[in-house]
Amino acid sequence: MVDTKQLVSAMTSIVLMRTITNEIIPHELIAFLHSGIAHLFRQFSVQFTVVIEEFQGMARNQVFEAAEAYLGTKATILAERVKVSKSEDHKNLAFNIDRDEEISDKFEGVRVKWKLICIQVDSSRIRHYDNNSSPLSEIRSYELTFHKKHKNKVFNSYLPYVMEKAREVKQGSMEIKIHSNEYYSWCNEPVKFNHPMSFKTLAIDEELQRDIVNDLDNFVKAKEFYRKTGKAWKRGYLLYGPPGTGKSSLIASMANYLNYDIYDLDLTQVGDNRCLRQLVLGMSNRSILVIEDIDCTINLHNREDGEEVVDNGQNKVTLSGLLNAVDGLWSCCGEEHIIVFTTNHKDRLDPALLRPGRMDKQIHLSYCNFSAFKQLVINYLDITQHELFEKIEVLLGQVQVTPAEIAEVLTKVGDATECLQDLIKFLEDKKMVKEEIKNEENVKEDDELSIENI
Ligand SMILES: Nc1ncnc2c1ncn2[C@@H]1O[C@H](COP(=O)(O)OP(=O)(O)OP(=O)(O)O)[C@@H](O)[C@H]1O
Ligand SMILES: [Mg+2]
Repeated sequence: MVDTKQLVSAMTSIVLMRTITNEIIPHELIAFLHSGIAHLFRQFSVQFTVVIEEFQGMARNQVFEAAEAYLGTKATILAERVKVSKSEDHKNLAFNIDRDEEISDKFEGVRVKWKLICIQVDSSRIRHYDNNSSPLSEIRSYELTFHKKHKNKVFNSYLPYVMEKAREVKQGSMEIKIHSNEYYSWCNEPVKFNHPMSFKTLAIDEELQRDIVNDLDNFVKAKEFYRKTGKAWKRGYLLYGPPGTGKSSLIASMANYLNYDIYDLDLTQVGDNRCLRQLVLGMSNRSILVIEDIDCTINLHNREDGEEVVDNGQNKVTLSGLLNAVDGLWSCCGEEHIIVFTTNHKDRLDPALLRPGRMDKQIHLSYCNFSAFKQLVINYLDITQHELFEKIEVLLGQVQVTPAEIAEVLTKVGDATECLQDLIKFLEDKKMVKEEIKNEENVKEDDELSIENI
């Protein structure tokens, strides 16, 4: 057995040898020998490693950011140690692997390993800053290691897949913001969009809803299609219908479904066409530009003669300026833009605005039918069946009532039966008024006929 004295003396000799070697052999030679040995090992190794550094010059490396977001989704399941954080702009907690932690991933039969490397540095010597503008004290990078024979697959399929997944993660995790405009720019402080309306609570005809959701799904997935066909990746919707039928509610549902920011454009506040162009250019990707009540906010007729018609004495936005915003050349600068116009009077709009290709989809939101009514009852009364439904279904076929009107009746205090009885009374009153108006009209018509016949 080796006693402690012998061990201490052996260790002292090793340390002494290293010190002497370091002093006698120049640093450069040691570094050369190290890299030579490492090179020799690499020759025999079947592994290949990709280094993904956090910064590329001064800019953050997008592949690093994507890896971070992607690995965040795997970290809680695969890593033994995770870091957790949350910023104000994010809805949920964000997880990430910790330094030197390794996690494995599998893609189409290929096994890969990720490792986060952090190197401490003197923060006065590097010029990278974190989100709070504090100098960073470490340089981070990911190492992605896999078998050499999978190089092509990793570069051509796996890394693009990681980028795409990260995009989806980021898109779903950000808080939605609503932006409003001043003269020519969006207000600096967008407001957190807290509208609770979603396609689960929106009361519109079931089939119409399915159609809209499909349309949105196809739009989001169609990047390649738009690229191939040479079209800008944007889609225009015109929502029209009487007040209180859910046009604004549908916009909120769309934003919540896609997790897109809303840019709520008040045309009466826009200085002129140039300002409008600047506003459209100032929108971020994956966002919805909303122009509500397009027929009232500004008079947009007379495109040919003299272009613009002044609405409030100051407004200089013309119809052609607006059309350019919708599909002119510079409207293509962003990606994944949805443009929504709303109106209560589609017939008052200039046909140029409705030309095919301009508004890709026109959605008519109409009075409440039985399918929409059932959704409202789930929202407000938490029931799916009731003996009074039959009577209400018949009445809904006879009178025009908006979801907003029904929502108001169902919000009153009382149990489900009382609310539905109130609603029946409300619908019957409406029906009576309608019949009275019709009778009056008939009498008037008869009077006019009899005058004509005299
Ligand atoms: N389809 C709907 N589903 C659920 N709730 C609705 C629906 N339509 C209206 N409501 C209720 O009525 C309120 C007003 O509706 P909303 O603002 O969406 O109507 P609108 O069509 O935009 O009206 P306007 O033409 O006056 O702008 C909503 O806040 C919501 O409570
Ligand atoms: Mg509205």
